[in-house]
Amino acid sequence: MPVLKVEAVRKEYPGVVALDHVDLTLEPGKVHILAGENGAGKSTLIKTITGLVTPDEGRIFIEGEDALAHRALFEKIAYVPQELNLFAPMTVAENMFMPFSRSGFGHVTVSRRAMERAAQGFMERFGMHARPDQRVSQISVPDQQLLQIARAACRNDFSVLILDEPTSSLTANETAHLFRIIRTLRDEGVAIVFVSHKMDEIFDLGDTVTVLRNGRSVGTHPMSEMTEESLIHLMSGSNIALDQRFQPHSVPGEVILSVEHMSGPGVVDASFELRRGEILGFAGLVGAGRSELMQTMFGYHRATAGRCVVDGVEIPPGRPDRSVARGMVYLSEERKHHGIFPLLSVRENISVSLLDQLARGGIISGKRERSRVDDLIASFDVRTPSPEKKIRFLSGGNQQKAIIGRAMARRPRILIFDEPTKGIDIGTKFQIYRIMQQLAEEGVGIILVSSEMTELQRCATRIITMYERRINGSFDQATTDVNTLVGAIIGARETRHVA
Ligand SMILES: Nc1ncnc2c1ncn2[C@@H]1O[C@H](COP(=O)(O)OP(=O)(O)OP(=O)(O)O)[C@@H](O)[C@H]1O
Repeated sequence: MPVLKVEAVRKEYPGVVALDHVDLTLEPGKVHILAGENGAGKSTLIKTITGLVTPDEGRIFIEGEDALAHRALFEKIAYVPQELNLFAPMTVAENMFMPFSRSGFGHVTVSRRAMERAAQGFMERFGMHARPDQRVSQISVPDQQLLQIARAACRNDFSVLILDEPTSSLTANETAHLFRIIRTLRDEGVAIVFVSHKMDEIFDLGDTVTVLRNGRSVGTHPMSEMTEESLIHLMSGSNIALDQRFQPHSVPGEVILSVEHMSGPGVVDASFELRRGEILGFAGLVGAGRSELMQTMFGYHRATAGRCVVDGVEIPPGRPDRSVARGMVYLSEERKHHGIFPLLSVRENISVSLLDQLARGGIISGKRERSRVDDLIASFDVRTPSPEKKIRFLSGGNQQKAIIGRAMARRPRILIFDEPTKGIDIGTKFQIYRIMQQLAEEGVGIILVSSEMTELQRCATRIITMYERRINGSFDQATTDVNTLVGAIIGARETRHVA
C-alpha cells in the first residue's frame, strides 16, 4: 500500500495556479524525486503534503486515511525545508524536543539531563557530530539538517521524509554522509521525497521521478528509464543541448583588477589578475576561502595585508562603497541575507539599485522605472504574476533571477558572481551563462565562484583553484582536464601555474 497518495490537488495564489490537479503516490522504501523548473510548484506540493498549505481542491491520504480530515496524520511526515527553521540560541536537545508537551518532556519541570540523554540516542542514529548541550548557532549546517530530521523522528515514527534541496550548502563529504543516512532510512522502509536541481544527485539517489511543469504533473517515471536529456526535456518542454560552451569569443584585454598578496579573515596571501572580457573561474571546496577572498577584496571584510587595485587605483581596505564607485558589483551567494528585501515588491527590489540611473534632476520617473523593470523581468525570465508582487512569494530560483537582473542592470565593469546558479534550473542556468558570455564580450571582467565543475568548464576561460585559504593553482580551462582541477581543489597536487 502506498504511504501517501495525493489526488488532484489544486492550489491557487493570487494571479498564479501553483498546483493544477497534481497526483503523487509515494511507496515505502523508495526515493521519489520531485523535479521541475523554478516556480514549477515543487515547494508548494511539498507544503501541501506536510500540512503547511491546505489545498483548494483535492485529497491527501496518509497510510490510507484522509489527512485533510485527520490532520494529526501529517505528523507522520518529516520535513527538512530549504531554509532550516531551528531556534539558533537554544541547544540541540531543546530544539529536538520542543514543544516539550508533545515530546513526553511535558512535566512541570524538564530534566535537562534526561532530555540530553534522550537526544544523544537520536543524534547517534543520525550520525550527528554535535553535542546535545551545544547551541544550534554553534553547530554545522549538515548537523542542523540532521537535527531537523531527528526532531521529526523523536516525536513520531515518520513514514515519509521530505528533503528540499538539502545539499546546497554542503561539501562533498557532508553530502555523502547525508546520502548514507537517507539510504539507511530508505532501507528501513521510509518513503523519501527528494528535491534537487543537481542531476548527479537525482540519478544517484532516485528510484522514481515526478516532473512538474507550470503547476502540472507531466509524468511519473522510473529513474532507470530516464536520461539526463529526457529529464531536462520533460522539465522544460524543450530541447537543451548539454554540450554548449559559453566562453567569450573575444580576446581578453588589459588587466582591470589586480589583487596583490591579500590576507584577511579566511584568506591568506592571495594574488591574481583579472582582464577585461574574461570569465575567471574560482574552484575550491566549500570553506576553501573563495567567498572570503571575494568579500575581502570587495571590502566587506577588512584586509589585514595586501592590496586590491582597480584600473590602477587602489581600493582602501574595508570600503565596499569605493569598490562600487569603481564599477565592481558583488553578487553574494547568501541571497536571503545580502540580496533581497523580502517585504518589497519585485519592482522595488530591482529598481532599488538603479535609482541613480532612473533619476533626472533628483526626480525618479515612475514610467521610466516601470519600463526598465519590465525589460529586466522579461530578459531574465523572472516568473511573477506582476512586478508588484512581494518578492518573498516568488520561488527561490525566480528571486535569484531578479537579483541577477538587478546586478546586470548597473552595467558593471567587474562582476563577481558567487555561486550564481545555486538552486536554479538548467534552462535558466544556460540563460545566465549566455548573459555572462555577452557581458564579457562587451568588455566586462567576470569572476565566477562556483562549486560546480561543469559550470566552470562551460563558462570560464581560466580557473584559479583554492585550497585551505590559499590560491594553489591557475589553469587554462581549454587545456586542463577535470582530474587536474579536482586534484588541486582537494590539495592532492603540487601547486601549478599553467596559465
Ligand atoms: N505564498 C505564496 N503566495 C503567492 N504565490 C506563491 C506563494 N508560494 C508560491 N507561490 C507561487 O507559486 C508558484 C510555485 O512556486 P514554488 O515555490 O512551489 O515553485 P518551486 O518549483 O518550488 O520553485 P524553486 O525551484 O524555484 O524553488 C510560483 O509562481 C510562486 O511564485
